[in-house]
Amino acid sequence: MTVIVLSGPVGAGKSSLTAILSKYLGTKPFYESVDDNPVLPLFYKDPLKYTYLLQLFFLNTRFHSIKKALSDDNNVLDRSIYEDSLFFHMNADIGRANDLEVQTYEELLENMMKELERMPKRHPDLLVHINVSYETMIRRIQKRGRSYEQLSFDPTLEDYYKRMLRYYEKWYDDYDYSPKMMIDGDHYDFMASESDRTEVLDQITQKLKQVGKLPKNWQAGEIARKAIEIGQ
Ligand SMILES: Nc1ncnc2c1ncn2[C@@H]1O[C@H](COP(=O)(O)OP(=O)(O)OP(=O)(O)O)[C@@H](O)[C@H]1O
Repeated sequence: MTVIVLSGPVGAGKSSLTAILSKYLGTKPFYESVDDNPVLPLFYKDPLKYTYLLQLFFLNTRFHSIKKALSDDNNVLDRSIYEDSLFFHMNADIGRANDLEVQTYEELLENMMKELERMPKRHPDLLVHINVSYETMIRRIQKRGRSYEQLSFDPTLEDYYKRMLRYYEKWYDDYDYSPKMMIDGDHYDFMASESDRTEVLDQITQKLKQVGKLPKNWQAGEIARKAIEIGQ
């Protein structure tokens, strides 16, 4: 059983790469709840009021999917639980959560992580991080077009997104729950370009081989070729 998690800031392309990679490897994709998330639009409208609720919502849904993924078959998850704390602390640092909320969140997360220790598999086998610059991030956010994520909706989002990129740099450096690798999301457009897609999938396959986690029986056959041709 091989569990891969994707990581990266808003708009990095995690969901797209999850779709492509899971098709390529013939494994199951797990997506976080975004477009059907009832709290997300409320949060962007009034972050001060909804930060805590949103973070609890994400933590809860993530916990559900992780429990499934870690006891199931081969899987690819489009975001790791380890990033939830990044989002929470980033928002707390700009005054959107009080000390008691921070403490309660920390305790809840610790409790959940202890539960996960009991799973057949405790951590993912590989973290694939998509690194993007601010310019790429904004371009993709615009292209995707969720209204509440646009700078035109709230100009202070520029600072928020730039801060997020800084937090992610440290977060990735510190991450040590599993082997990890970084994809250059500025250089490779795995959504639009077939050759970029081939290159990125090749990099991931090499890394999986290196850590001895390429799913058993997988070979670069017809299914894998189709995933490259079609994309997500
Ligand atoms: N704890 C959290 N975990 C995930 N997303 C969060 C969290 N807190 C806030 N968000 C918000 O949820 C939304 C979804 O995140 P994101 O855009 O990274 O997901 P995605 O659509 O899967 O991304 P990608 O473009 O990389 O596929 C963003 O607007 C983000 O700001």
